[in-house]
Amino acid sequence: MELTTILVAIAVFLIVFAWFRRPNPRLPPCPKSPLPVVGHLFYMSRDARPQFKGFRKRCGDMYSLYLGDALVVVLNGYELIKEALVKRADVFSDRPPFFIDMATGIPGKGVVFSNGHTWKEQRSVSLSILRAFGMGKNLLAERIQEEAGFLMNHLASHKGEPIDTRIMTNISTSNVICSILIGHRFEYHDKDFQDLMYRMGCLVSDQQMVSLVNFIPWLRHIPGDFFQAKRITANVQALMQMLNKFIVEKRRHIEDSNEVCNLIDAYTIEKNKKIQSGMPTSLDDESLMKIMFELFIAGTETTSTTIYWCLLYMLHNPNVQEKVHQEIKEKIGTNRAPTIQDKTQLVYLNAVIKETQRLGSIVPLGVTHMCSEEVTLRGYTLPKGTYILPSLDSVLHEKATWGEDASSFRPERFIDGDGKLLVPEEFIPFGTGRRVCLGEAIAKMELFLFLAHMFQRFEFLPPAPGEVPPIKYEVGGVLAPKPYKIRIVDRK
Ligand code: HEM
Repeated sequence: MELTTILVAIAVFLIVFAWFRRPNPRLPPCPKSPLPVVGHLFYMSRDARPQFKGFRKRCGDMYSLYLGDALVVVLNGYELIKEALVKRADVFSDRPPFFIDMATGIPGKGVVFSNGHTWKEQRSVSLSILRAFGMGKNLLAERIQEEAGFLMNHLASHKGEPIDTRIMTNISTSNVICSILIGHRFEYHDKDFQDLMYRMGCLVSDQQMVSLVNFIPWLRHIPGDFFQAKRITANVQALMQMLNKFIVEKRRHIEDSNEVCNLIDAYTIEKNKKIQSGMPTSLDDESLMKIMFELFIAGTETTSTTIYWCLLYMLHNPNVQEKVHQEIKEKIGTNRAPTIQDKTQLVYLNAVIKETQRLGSIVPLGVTHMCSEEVTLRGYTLPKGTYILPSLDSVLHEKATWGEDASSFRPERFIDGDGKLLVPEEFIPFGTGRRVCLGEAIAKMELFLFLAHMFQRFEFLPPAPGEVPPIKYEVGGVLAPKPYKIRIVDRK
């Protein structure tokens, strides 16, 4: 081809591109002009957090980005997020396609990535099963309590040597989910369990790279594995196989027993009931496997990372740590372990947990939503299929809500003048609207019980006197502190 023909072709392409991507007053503004094919992709830094704050300053609460072909609208501030996810939940509650969902081989099943009727049915069945476990005898609290006991022994065994607690709390939160799903916990050195933990860890840390493939699917075909798409697929497949093995083993068990003691039993019973009644249903074994996979992924790292943040904040605020310990000593004493019934009494600990979740903001951009049809929001017209990023960060760190010291750790902001817990509606670390976190109740129970046990028994100190690890984070599936070490001293 002649050079002139190539130049003309490029010029025509650029003119057509500029025409289609000219500023559209019906859409929220873009912070910069998008490039052909890649859109704003090359403008995005690895840690988009500070960048997104800058975009908000420049464009206001609502702005558009093009990631490849995908139109992504970022929503900032509580009122706007509420307007979309709560008041217009009928249009803003779908999910777009996610690479990790494709990698399971059964996309669109389960809860996190499904839409429409399937999502409604799967979510409501899962939620009612989890609720039933948290009622009466309270299977959930019992299992968390038991796991907290194991964690305490494990932490004590290090005898005050500087250690990184992350893997230990990860094992504990993962074991809680295992107990709920399959009815038993694993020993720390169990080979299957270690494999499960390793693969899950890889999946979480690989999310940052693969997130671009969510918006620009063809990136996964680039030779090599720059975006970790192949590694993710291999880990997802291995995890799904393990979960399927558990289901097959448990199904044999459920045939000779009516006792419902795990999610597999409860889901299978519900599925059989629906099939026998002749009602059309989306409940099937693939969806069960998918839900188990999702609860593992969504339920382990999130809670464990919050504990990791809390300990780091305690190193920076030793007076807060002492106040929490004194409250526990006063209200419960040190002769018995804290229980879930103690929760309402420990106001200061509850405030510390909330402040950790607010400032830590471990899911800063929420989980992506998608418009199920064309919709008008604040005068802009968002086409069907627009990706929506609700910036939880923008709400949890908003000075107008939390005060000028919004970037400081101050649990007292969650306590009113009468010493009662005060939770403003802007406290939304679990999201808001129809897609609000399914595991919120479990996470709250875990955070309370694990931390109450920890602060009752131990004092947490920097690895060496005066060497407090800095508050720095790394970006992955969740926003976590950079690895740090801590000394855990038994108060006994
Ligand atoms: C501190 C811990 C946790 C935090 C901060 C957290 C946060 C979130 C957020 C922000 C969302 C997205 C909401 C949206 O799409 O608007 C979400 C969804 C979800 N979370 Fe959590 N989560 C936590 C723990 C858990 C646990 C323990 C489980 C399960 C046992 C869980 C299961 C889920 C599921 C299944 C969804 C998807 C709900 C749906 O699409 O309908 N999460 N979570």
